[in-house]
Amino acid sequence: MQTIIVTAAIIHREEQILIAQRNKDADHGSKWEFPGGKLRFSEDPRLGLKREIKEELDMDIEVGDIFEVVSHNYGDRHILLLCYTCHYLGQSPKTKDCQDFCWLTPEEMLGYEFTEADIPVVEKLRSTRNKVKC
Ligand SMILES: Nc1nc2c([nH]c(=O)n2[C@H]2C[C@H](O)[C@@H](COP(=O)(O)OP(=O)(O)OP(=O)(O)O)O2)c(=O)[nH]1
Repeated sequence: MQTIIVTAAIIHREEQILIAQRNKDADHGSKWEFPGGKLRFSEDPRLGLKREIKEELDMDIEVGDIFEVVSHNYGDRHILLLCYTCHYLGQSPKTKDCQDFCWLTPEEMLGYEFTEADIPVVEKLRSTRNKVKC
């Protein structure tokens, strides 16, 4: 089975975090996720994440420390999801390569259907929300 390295951004704007809805025709179509994407061969993860956020939301971000690493087996593929705490620089996101986006508190994320690999990340955000520095 193939292992894919994926980077994802936990972009903080005060109490809220930006999430994106995957395109309908993508794998895990219409599910919610932390924006990001596959790392290219030999690419630096932080630079890869900045590239993906520009492609997906037409936005620049500052990538900070690693927040969580998730190893998840989807059956046909294994993903290693590198989630970084990111800093919002004030630009409005656009739906360039996603269906929709929204800013939510970790509590509000419970009402959204995330990709399976993201569930422990949402849990960690909920349990650490008062400790995370933005
Ligand atoms: N970006 C992102 N992908 C995630 C998350 N959780 C999760 O399981 N994934 C999975 C879904 C996909 O199988 C894979 C990422 O692929 P992608 O399709 O978003 O990546 P990409 O933009 O580089 O894709 P491509 O169209 O260029 O091939 O990781 C997440 O929080 N963010």
